[in-house]
Amino acid sequence: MTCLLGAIADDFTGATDLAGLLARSGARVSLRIGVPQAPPEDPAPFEVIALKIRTAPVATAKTEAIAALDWLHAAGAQRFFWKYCSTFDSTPQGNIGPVAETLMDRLGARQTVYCPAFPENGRSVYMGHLFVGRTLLAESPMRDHPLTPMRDSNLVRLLAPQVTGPVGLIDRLCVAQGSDAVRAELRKLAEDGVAHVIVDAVADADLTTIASACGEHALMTGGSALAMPLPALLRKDGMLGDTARALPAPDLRPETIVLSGSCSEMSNRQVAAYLAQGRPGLRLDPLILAREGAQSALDWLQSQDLAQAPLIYATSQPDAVRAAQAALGAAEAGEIVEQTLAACARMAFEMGARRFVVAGGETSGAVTQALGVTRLDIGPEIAPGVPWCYCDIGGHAAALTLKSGNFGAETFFRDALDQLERT
Ligand SMILES: Nc1ncnc2c1ncn2[C@@H]1O[C@H](COP(=O)(O)OP(=O)(O)O)[C@@H](O)[C@H]1O
Ligand SMILES: O=C(O)[C@@H](O)C(=O)COP(=O)(O)O
Repeated sequence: MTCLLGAIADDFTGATDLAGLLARSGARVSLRIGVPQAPPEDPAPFEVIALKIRTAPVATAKTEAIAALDWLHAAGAQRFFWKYCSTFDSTPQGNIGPVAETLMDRLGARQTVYCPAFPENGRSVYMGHLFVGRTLLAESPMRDHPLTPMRDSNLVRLLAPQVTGPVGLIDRLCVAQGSDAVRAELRKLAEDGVAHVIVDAVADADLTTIASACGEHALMTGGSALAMPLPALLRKDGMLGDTARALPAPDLRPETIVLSGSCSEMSNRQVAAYLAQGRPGLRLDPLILAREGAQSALDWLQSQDLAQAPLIYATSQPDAVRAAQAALGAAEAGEIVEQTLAACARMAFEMGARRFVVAGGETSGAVTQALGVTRLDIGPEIAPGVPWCYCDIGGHAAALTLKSGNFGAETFFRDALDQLERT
């Protein structure tokens, strides 16, 4: 089988989100952690490479994205997808725009679209403005994100400083007219030299319209939901068979660890709900970690019964995050927490944990890397955009779920454990 679509995700939760939505089609989806060392062998029709480049220096992000593109090309992909966050998480420098431009250069692509909409999770784009539910992005809790605070909701304005050349907009009025209208507008913009086009979408049907209109584009960029219509479109074109997907759940021991480094409003609620059930929990304080190191957290973990699925979390309210950042710097505070949670994951594995529930994109990157995971198979979805993933850790079957900070119901941690019991 050759690869039909090669996708590059800027973080690990985003990658499992994308892989999970593609897997809904029944097609085989393979998720690689980082660019594989070995050349492609028996590629899946949908290959997703997870990178940890959302907040990396621009040059690093570009280099890693190009390496991923080259691997996907070697796997046979002719079409590519650059996946970033449905809340357009980025800094004024990037990395959404710079990576898109680099990939376009490599592919000789004249134009690409940008659409982070994910209607099922309440993200919609209207007149170029990104909404989280009924709230504009910059008025949502994303304005307090520890690493990528989003203080503008206008995607044209957000993308403009990240790319060279003008940024265009195809608004909902055009999208509502169907894919021919969108295709015609894209052509018109291309003739005017507009290479970067934000496209509105408020419902899944809009995403199908956009994906159909971009059939000739070598590169599409967006949130996971924009890729969701692609398997059906490829099937319609006779390029993808009716592959039945039967992925048996591994037989896993009950030992579980729950790790949360996300400070989103939803993760705060999920942590509170889990603790309210009487589950054992340890709160990490970055200021204490900076002074004293991670040993006391590891000692606490060592004393736990992993069958009780204990929780270790740095999840905090915006005031506490600001205080830690003021004392340590935002990057340093984040790094200390990520490395501590990664060390806890490693120790939990050594204590017998084979089920890992992780909240937070950067956090998931650090934990997955610490566990030495290189490939994930996609299992059942716990919540929209959050599947269980199966993998091998040091020769042992294991299950991991990597939850985007904002995703999942308040009961997510419990939902995840229940879901695994049912499979
Ligand atoms: N109490 C805290 N103070 C400062 N930074 C924190 C704290 N807790 C977690 N962090 C950092 O905040 C970042 C959260 O990002 P991430 O894991 O991607 O979550 P999300 O999915 O919500 O974006 C991580 O780098 C994490 O280490
Ligand atoms: O698109 C999304 O919202 C997610 O797939 C995603 O990228 C989540 O990132 P984090 O919130 O940093 O986990």
